[in-house]
Amino acid sequence: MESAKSAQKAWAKTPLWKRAELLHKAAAILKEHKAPIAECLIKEIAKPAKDSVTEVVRSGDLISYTAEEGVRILGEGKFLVSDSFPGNDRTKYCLTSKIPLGVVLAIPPFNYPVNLAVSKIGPALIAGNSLVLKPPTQGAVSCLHMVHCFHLAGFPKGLISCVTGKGSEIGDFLTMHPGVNCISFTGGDTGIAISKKAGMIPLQMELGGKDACIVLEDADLDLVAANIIKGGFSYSGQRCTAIKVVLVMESVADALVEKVKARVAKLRVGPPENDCDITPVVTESSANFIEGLVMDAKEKGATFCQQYKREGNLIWPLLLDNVRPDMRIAWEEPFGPILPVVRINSVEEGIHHCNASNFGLQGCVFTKDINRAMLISDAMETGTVQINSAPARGPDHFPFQGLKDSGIGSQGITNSINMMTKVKTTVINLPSPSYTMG
Ligand SMILES: NC(=O)C1=CN([C@@H]2O[C@H](COP(=O)(O)OP(=O)(O)OC[C@H]3O[C@@H](n4cnc5c(N)ncnc54)[C@H](OP(=O)(O)O)[C@@H]3O)[C@@H](O)[C@H]2O)C=CC1
Ligand SMILES: O=C(O)[C@H](O)COP(=O)(O)O
Repeated sequence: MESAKSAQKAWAKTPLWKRAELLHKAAAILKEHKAPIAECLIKEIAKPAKDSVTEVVRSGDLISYTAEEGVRILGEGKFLVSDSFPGNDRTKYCLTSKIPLGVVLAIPPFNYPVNLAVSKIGPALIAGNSLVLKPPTQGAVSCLHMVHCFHLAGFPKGLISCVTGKGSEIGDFLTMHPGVNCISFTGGDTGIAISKKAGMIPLQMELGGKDACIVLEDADLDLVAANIIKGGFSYSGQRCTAIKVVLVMESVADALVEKVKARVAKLRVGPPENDCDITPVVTESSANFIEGLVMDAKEKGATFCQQYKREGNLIWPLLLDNVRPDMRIAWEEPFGPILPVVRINSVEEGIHHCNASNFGLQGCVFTKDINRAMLISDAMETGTVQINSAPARGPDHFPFQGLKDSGIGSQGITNSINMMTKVKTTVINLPSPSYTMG
């Protein structure tokens, strides 16, 4: 923390273009090393091979975009004159600029250890902050290699530190440390606890979700089925933005379930090295939790579209039809390859289910009627609504935010840069009013 603090003081005096230059360098080095870092992701978090490479490449692009966006956003300030407010002459010139916060503590989750780390590191650095990264325990080795790329690029010593250790053991020390000036966290309910313990510092929290997919009668069901597979089952459902409940109009439910079933049957289940679609979930306790949700749904009478199958941490994809509100799976986030289908009789019923959740991350609606889609989007209490596509955080420059228990603040490159700065103003007071003449 001490070296982060002193390194930051010098870094804040480094010209913006130089900060951007180093970020571009780090991005290039990261991309050059995509193969070994992806290899770590495969081994540490069982992410399918192709997705692991994509995560690293996407992260390099994110860093470069942050450098470009940062020089523009931070290169501009504001100039205000006093006579725009009633009762004032033009005797005051107000200059505003964005200045760094100090030391940013970044805590990403296991599912995108590299990408969700750089989405915090890039904005923090371009804005003149130093950074302490607490990587997820599963994903820590990938993060160490990623941070090494920043060091190879030539960032000053002490500016970026990576502190490994279990969150349950070192988390409080870091999040309650008086030297921390901002926390950017992505993960589960832990974020709610952190926000209660942290001091009076800016917080960026991206937490869990129960993203609903509302399907209307006029939807293109092949498009919906393809998006349900991509949205519900990619990385075995271990994405905050995964579709976690399908709310489909009864009149098209049979047809949709048949189409999704046919596609589930084609998913390849197995090791990440073979680039299988469904790979083992991250821990045994996650697999046990998922199984608990499945057993609860079984006892309460959900229709199993496939047989439930588990070998260790590997759980076969499962679509549960006729899920009712009394089942845990209707509300809880499995973070696994299990997808519930709730049949609805009106759009209002679907919106009500979506809004009754304590989460409000993203949602999606499928219909050919754009006017209806807009009304539904406005009624859904979520940070983002996707029309005719599955929820997604990317592209990484889009704003990304959750309502209710899904978070505080907004991410995305531009919003993160702004969030990791504060406004400083200098007011020039003139002895008499002065108006610039043309
Ligand atoms: N909204 C979003 O953008 C996203 C949300 N998520 C959500 O995250 C959850 C799954 O991710 P998961 O990694 O298991 O989430 P966790 O909340 O368990 O962990 C997230 C990070 O917090 C750390 N941590 C754990 N305990 C503490 C503590 N007391 N103080 C400080 N840090 C701590 C973890 O470290 P360690 O690994 O050592 O425990 C990890 O680095 C899901 O609920 C998912 O929806 C996931 C991705 C994106
Ligand atoms: O943590 C997550 O699940 C990610 O933020 C999701 O990112 P994606 O929607 O771009 O895959």
